[in-house]
Amino acid sequence: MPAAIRGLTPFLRTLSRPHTNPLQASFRRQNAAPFVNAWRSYASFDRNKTHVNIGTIGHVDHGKTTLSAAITKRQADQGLANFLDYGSIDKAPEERKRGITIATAHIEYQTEKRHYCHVDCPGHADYIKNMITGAANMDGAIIVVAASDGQMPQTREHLLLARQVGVQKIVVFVNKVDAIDDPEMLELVEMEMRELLSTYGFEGDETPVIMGSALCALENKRPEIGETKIDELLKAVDDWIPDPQRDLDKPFLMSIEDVFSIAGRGTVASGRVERGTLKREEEIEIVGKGDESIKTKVTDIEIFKKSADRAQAGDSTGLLLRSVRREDLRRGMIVAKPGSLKAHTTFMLSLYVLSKDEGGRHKGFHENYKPQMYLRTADESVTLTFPEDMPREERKSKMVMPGDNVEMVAEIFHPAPVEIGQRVNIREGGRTVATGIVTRIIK
Ligand SMILES: Nc1nc2c(ncn2[C@@H]2O[C@H](COP(=O)(O)OP(=O)(O)OP(=O)(O)O)[C@@H](O)[C@H]2O)c(=O)[nH]1
Ligand SMILES: [Mg+2]
Repeated sequence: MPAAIRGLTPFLRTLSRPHTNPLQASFRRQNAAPFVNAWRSYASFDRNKTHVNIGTIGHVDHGKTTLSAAITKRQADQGLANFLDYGSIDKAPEERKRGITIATAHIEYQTEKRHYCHVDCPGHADYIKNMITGAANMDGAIIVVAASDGQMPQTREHLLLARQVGVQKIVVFVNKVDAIDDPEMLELVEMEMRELLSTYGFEGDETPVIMGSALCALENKRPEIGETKIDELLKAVDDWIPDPQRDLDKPFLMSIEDVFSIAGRGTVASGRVERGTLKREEEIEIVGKGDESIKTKVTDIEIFKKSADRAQAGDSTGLLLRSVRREDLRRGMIVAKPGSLKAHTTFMLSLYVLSKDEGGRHKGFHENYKPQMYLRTADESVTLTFPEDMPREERKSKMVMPGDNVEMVAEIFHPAPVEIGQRVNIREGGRTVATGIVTRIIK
């Protein structure tokens, strides 16, 4: 546990900017424009294949972007993608100048079996935040490791972070095989990768490891290590990364990340659907932060830059809402099936309090501590106390220290939809002080 938490430090640090959750903020920047453009194109989103979110992670310069381009090339040959060359993935001027990925790029392609949204992540240590944003939505990942270097610091860090944000399955692509003459070297890289996967809780022995050259595939050279290996890789991705289990049958729920208006059409709320399914023209209820709820209809839905007839768990989507003013909506409100949400004020949390080295507090705190709590996309003032069964004397004197694991009762002023198993972040004065999980609802 401590090692895992230590590895999370860069991530947790990024959380400590006031009033922004980096995952959401950067998601927002990247995604607002496509929503607006979507309704201009009037294309419709086709859902006849299972949709899976994946992407490339791994150390800087190991070949993630080259591999991403090579995949689109190979799939384009079969009519399953539009070919994106290297320069249209790393397209920002600074990316081109420095020859590294900075922002994540979203790439769409298909196999015979599935439809993929692929996020090409940056490997450079300075852009870990963007990597986490990308990985947070992945159902599985391809970790790219250059045979010429073997595993490097961000190979390890990315694996750990992927684990922390909930990625369950990994496929390994050992790249730059064209530059290696010694087969023993390749065996060693594979063995070390399997060990590393096991260290971070992935199934190291069973994980598919494909060895090839993304550059050869991209440049139509040596097909036995080029395009053949891209086919093998995608086969492994199709087979090893399971169909994501989405909560499609539960009542619809989306926490609003951003709100904007589209001239002539109305107000759009965007976010990632947590569960359930929503059809166009369906009734919904918008519940938020103690305000009265708004009942309305969804008049249009946008996914992957196209208009869609439904949104479902796992989709990043924009919902066009009937007769709702932009000012009526705020980030943190929840769009849900009418009557499906129960709001609560008091619940038990199992907390990990960050140490000083992890960017947390330097000193401990007592009962009745009042920081901010981040729930889904909302933030609320919270009062933390010890569980009632703790003797009075002990409650008074007990101090929670940085680095502790502790059970505490959280009480918020405005009732909010809270559920067992939900993750929360606790922050104070612009820094993350604790992370936790809801273990019991009290009131
Ligand atoms: N020899 C060889 N070079 C490769 C191969 N794949 C990629 N490269 C080269 O490695 C360098 C880095 O490739 P990128 O695809 O930009 O690496 P990256 O992992 O996306 O890098 P960041 O996104 O900045 O972390 C480029 O010069 C590529 O041409 C390969 O299979 N063989
Ligand atoms: Mg790259």
